[in-house]
Amino acid sequence: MDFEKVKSIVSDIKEKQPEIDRVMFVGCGASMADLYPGYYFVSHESTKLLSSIHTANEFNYDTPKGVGEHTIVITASLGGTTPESVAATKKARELGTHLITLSMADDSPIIKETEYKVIHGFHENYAAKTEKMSYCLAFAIEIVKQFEGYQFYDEAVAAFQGMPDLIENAVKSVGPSAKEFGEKYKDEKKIFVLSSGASLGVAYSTASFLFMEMQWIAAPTVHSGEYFHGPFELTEKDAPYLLFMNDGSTRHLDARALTFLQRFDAQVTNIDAKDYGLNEVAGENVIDYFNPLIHTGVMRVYAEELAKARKHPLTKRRYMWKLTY
Ligand SMILES: N[C@@H]1[C@@H](O)[C@H](O)[C@@H](COP(=O)(O)O)O[C@@H]1O
Repeated sequence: MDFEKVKSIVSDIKEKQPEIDRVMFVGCGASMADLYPGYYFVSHESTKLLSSIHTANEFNYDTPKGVGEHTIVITASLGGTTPESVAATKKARELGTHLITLSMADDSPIIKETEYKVIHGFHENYAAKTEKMSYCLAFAIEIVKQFEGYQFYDEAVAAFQGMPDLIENAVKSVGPSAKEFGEKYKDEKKIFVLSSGASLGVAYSTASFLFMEMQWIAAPTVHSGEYFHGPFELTEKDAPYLLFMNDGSTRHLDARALTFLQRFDAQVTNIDAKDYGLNEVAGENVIDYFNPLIHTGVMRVYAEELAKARKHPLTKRRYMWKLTY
């Protein structure tokens, strides 16, 4: 990730408009989920900036009031062609916002509509699959730092530096447990996916894209804190769950859900950020925001093993790429 580019884009915006009052995150599907940690950062660390996240067509058809010259909008699209996200980018530009777009595809329709383009990696390795998310988080941190100050900025920058190696080392070690996951869950018709804090987006994206879209397995997303307020009634022996356990402020929420699941002998797989040494690269003041990166990297290997065990490639679709909708 090119942190200098992040800094210079945010400085450029600040020079043009020192009075920013909101930051909006807009995308579809996995790209929207990748924006979640950035949104979560601003909403938790800023005392001045309003922060919101939207699926692109909500932004298009029910545009929040007050979006304009005092707004920074970050849009994202991996392939750069998702029509709703392209339209949202165009709309954000027309509304006079300061517009940053993250995409893997230079020269794509979404990149043509934007003001500040950021091209990220994806296919190179597992760490690269978290680059879009990293950029978004880096922009969120830089925006808060430049517009109001962020006490733990250096700690956050140091954490970014350590993440790619941490992810690559983690994926090297997860093979056996990912295989076991694939074998155990291969005949399941549904899997409940839990997390909290900045990793809620990872739970959502695992459930909606890796499981529902790519494996055709029904997968409700449950916030660990919300689990006790309804969803826990479905907990029973051998019911399949996947938990992304955070290291940081919301660990208590995840641990409480895990204890209850174990009490009733549910089948739980726990992808725990602590098992991969997240705290060795991310200090205690910033660790909350880096959980999604390690969870995403590790989950990819789990998804690949599930796909192998089910003989259902992650690229298999019924409608996408086949029908007009
Ligand atoms: N079915 C796909 C999703 O898998 C993808 O997450 C979404 C966003 O794609 P992109 O990030 O390229 O905009 O588009 C489609 O709806």
